[in-house]
Amino acid sequence: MTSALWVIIPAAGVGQRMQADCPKQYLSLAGQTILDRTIDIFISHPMIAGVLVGVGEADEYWPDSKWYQHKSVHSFVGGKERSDTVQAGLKYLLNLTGLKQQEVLVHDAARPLLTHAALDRIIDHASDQGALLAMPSKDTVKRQVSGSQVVETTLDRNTIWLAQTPQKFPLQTLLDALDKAQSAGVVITDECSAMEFSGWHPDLVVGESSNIKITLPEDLLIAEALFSYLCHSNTECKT
Ligand SMILES: Nc1ccn([C@@H]2O[C@H](COP(=O)(O)OP(=O)(O)OP(=O)(O)O)[C@@H](O)[C@H]2O)c(=O)n1
Ligand SMILES: C[C@](O)(CO)[C@H](O)COP(=O)(O)O
Repeated sequence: MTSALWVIIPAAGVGQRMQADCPKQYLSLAGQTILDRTIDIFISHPMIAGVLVGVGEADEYWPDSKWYQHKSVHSFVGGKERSDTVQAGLKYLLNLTGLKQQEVLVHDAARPLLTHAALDRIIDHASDQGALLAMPSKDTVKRQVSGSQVVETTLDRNTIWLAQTPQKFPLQTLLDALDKAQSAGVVITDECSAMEFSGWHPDLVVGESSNIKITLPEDLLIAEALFSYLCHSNTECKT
């Protein structure tokens, strides 16, 4: 039987590409902040032991969150890059529980439309190598010639997956992998890439096309539409 898991939510980014007046995780999505909606997904799931939120050092918005003083929600100060925030969260959790190889979930604050059905899939998926939600590519994917915007080749899309979160790994293994990748100067955009650098082959678990990462201004409009679609098409709706 799977035991309850902690989730780390990196929310220390500034959301530069969103070009908003505040960090994008504090923008409103159907009447609540993106971050509050994301935390809600986990707090309302029976297999979640607690939530660790990585916030920016000078974050003035977090104290206004409805989850700020919730007993199962802890916050810690994030770092310069997303991977620094995740590392800080892993160290905080290790300090809190002392359990080196407990499995831990990492989920972007900027993905507030994850459903419990998809969360169940990653929680229930057993693998020694870790696992992540991801979507098989629907599009034909081109690789450019390095340094110039011309096509080098077409990749076989049957082998291409687009990474999402949550991603799930044993705590100390992920911490070691992040340390190793950082020491080598490798750019780490998700936990899986750090694990890959250490030679692991995590499992791909089918995610959801609605589990988008809100990155650009138009993504907020798309997220509003998806939220309304999810509300009308199933019971997983928190208005
Ligand atoms: N130093 C950082 C950078 C990012 N994040 C978080 O990582 C997630 C995914 O990152 P992204 O969507 O790229 O957010 P930003 O880094 O804020 O966006 P941008 O690159 O446009 O500035 C977000 O929840 C973001 O808050 C973080 O915790 N710490
Ligand atoms: C972790 C992630 O959301 C998987 O798609 C993504 O890699 C985050 O990347 P970003 O560079 O922080 O946008």
